[in-house]
Amino acid sequence: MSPSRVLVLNSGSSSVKYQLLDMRDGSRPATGLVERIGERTSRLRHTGPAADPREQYGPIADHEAALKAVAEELTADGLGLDSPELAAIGHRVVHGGMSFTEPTVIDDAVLAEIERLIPLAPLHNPANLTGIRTARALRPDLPQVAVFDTAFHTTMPESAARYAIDPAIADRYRIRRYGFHGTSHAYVSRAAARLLGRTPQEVNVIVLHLGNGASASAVRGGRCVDTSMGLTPLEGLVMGTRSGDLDPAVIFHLARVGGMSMDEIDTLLNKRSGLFGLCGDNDMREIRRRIDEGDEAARLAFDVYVHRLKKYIGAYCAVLGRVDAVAFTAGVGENAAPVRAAAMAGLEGLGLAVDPELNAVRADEARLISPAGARVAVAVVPTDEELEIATQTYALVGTGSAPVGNNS
Ligand SMILES: Nc1ncnc2c1ncn2[C@@H]1O[C@H](COP(=O)(O)OP(=O)(O)O)[C@@H](O)[C@H]1O
Ligand SMILES: CC(=O)OP(=O)(O)O
Ligand SMILES: [Mg+2]
Repeated sequence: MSPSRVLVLNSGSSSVKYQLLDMRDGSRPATGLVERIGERTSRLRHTGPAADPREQYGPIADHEAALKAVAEELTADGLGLDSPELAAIGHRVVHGGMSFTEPTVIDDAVLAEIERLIPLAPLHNPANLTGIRTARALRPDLPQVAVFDTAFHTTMPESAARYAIDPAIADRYRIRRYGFHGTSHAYVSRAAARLLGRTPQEVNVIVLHLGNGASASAVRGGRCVDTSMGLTPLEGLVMGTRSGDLDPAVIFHLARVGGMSMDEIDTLLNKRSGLFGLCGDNDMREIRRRIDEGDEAARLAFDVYVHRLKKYIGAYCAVLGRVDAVAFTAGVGENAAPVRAAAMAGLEGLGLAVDPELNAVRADEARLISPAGARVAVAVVPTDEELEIATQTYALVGTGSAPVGNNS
């Protein structure tokens, strides 16, 4: 039988998530996560065929070391990269610019283009490249596929993708709104349509991907028409550590009056802002716990987060004209019922409401949380970026006919 397994690598700025998926039977023989790469307190958690996960603590210096540790864990379970059952490796690549609108088999030219895009995603693309290079060195003969966060958003009309600046300057520096988390927005918008018993072409969906990074998208008939992230993943919603939207003059002010360097401002807005900047915590669980204890800073952080979210929901109702579903997804969207309730509060005029009992249900499946008979369906739809990446990767190489990139 031809090989049927795909290893998916999702390298973030300080983490690597991985899953081994069998595309023939839908099983996931191994899944895992390396966190806090580059710190002394790194952690690797691997779940293989054995019931209990294995954990490893101690410093993992960089992404290369993390991927080698992942390869060793897989090998220990007899699922190593040398396995003949492996059909391909699928990589999440965050920034594909306008060059990549589809999943792409990686060769040297593709690698060079991902590298050229580093200035547009300095936290993410270098980690993605390390993942690709390390995997190629371990299995040079295996097809590797890049699945881009930006790809789903390349259908945005110019009116949504353009910033209102001189087009000559914008084009020279490739400045436009690209959008991210596209794999998740695509998967969740389709799953929301399925939940309604309709095809993606028949429905208009607002997807709210609320993880550590967070973004909203407006999807009309299966195609993205607007999204909240822009040139980089900094624009839009309030996130775990990113500010999201602010007046660009804040940056001039911090530089001119505050005497801060560009690098300092970059770090402030990307790593020390958002929920963390407002209250010192970026985890919604901790923020809810503090609110329950009467903590004012945590309350303010929550309120700012929800206010921004509401503004985007209202904006995307206007962009779409008719909305069939609003889908909450990712860590916060799937788990934080208070965020969903607060984001929908007072939006009855837009046909949006949440049933408190349905909202309180905890489940792993896609489910409706709007009251029976509501004009717009409100849903919780678990995302599965790894499955989507594996599916796209396998579709491209699973027949064995796709060219393997030249390896140098
Ligand atoms: N049970 C929960 N209740 C509230 N928030 C949660 C819960 N579980 C996870 N989260 C939130 O989800 C975030 C992580 O989301 P996730 O989608 O895994 O992010 P990423 O992929 O960006 O790392 C956490 O930082 C936390 O804020
Ligand atoms: C693009 C982006 O924000 O990704 P993440 O949520 O994984 O940080
Ligand atoms: Mg994520």
